[in-house]
Amino acid sequence: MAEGSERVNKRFSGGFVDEMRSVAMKLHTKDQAKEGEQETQGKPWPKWEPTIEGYLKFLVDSKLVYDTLDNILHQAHFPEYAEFKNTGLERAGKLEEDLKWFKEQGHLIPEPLSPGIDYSVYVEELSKKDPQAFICHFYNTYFAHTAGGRMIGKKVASKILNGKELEFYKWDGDLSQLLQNVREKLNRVAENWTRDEKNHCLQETEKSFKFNGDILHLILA
Ligand code: HEM
Repeated sequence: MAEGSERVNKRFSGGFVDEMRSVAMKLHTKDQAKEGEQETQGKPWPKWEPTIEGYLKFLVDSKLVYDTLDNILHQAHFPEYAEFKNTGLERAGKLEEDLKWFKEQGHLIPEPLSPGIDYSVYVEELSKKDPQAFICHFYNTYFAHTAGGRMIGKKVASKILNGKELEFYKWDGDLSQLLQNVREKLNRVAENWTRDEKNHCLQETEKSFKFNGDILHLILA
């Protein structure tokens, strides 16, 4: 119990990120997370029955989205994006290694599908005109993967990969420190936002959930 609450407390930052997290947690279903408030529709996630084919679709679409996010941060249409380059949370390179491994095992790597393509097109467009909304997607996509994403990865690995831990779930360095550094940057960037801009950022969370949820559901395809 003490260990659990210590872990949860580490996810608080004392700034705007706490608001982002709180909105995100409420959008979880009750079976996904203790703080979730939504009713479960369809199968509760612990009962998911993944397939390798579906999981590969999920990994390919995730790679497309992480590549897109990285490109946006490097192009830095808005100066604040540059803050989030090379945070150590990047996932595209790790996913490339995993997909190479699957190929070596004789699996066919699929082309990206509409969940990943649609999300990439959406964030790319958004990033050029709406930094607050874009940063909401940056936060949710990267942080979700370190929380529920990791739990799902473990479950899938034990069900269909003989427990093999993919590179997607490994970070170079101490993950909680990497996350804390990014929280501090997010808090600093948001200090320059008006209350309306902050609310606008928070309102985008639902879209991030919808897009990321569609990509997660590929695991079952
Ligand atoms: C089956 C799907 C999902 C499950 C089982 C799940 C589970 C969880 C759990 C258990 C936590 C709390 C971790 C902790 O505080 O220790 C969490 C945090 C979080 N989740 Fe999810 N989640 C899912 C989907 C999503 C989606 C689709 C998004 C949006 C993109 C999302 C965004 C987040 C965020 C932003 C956090 C906070 C992370 C942090 O505080 O560092 N989750 N999730």
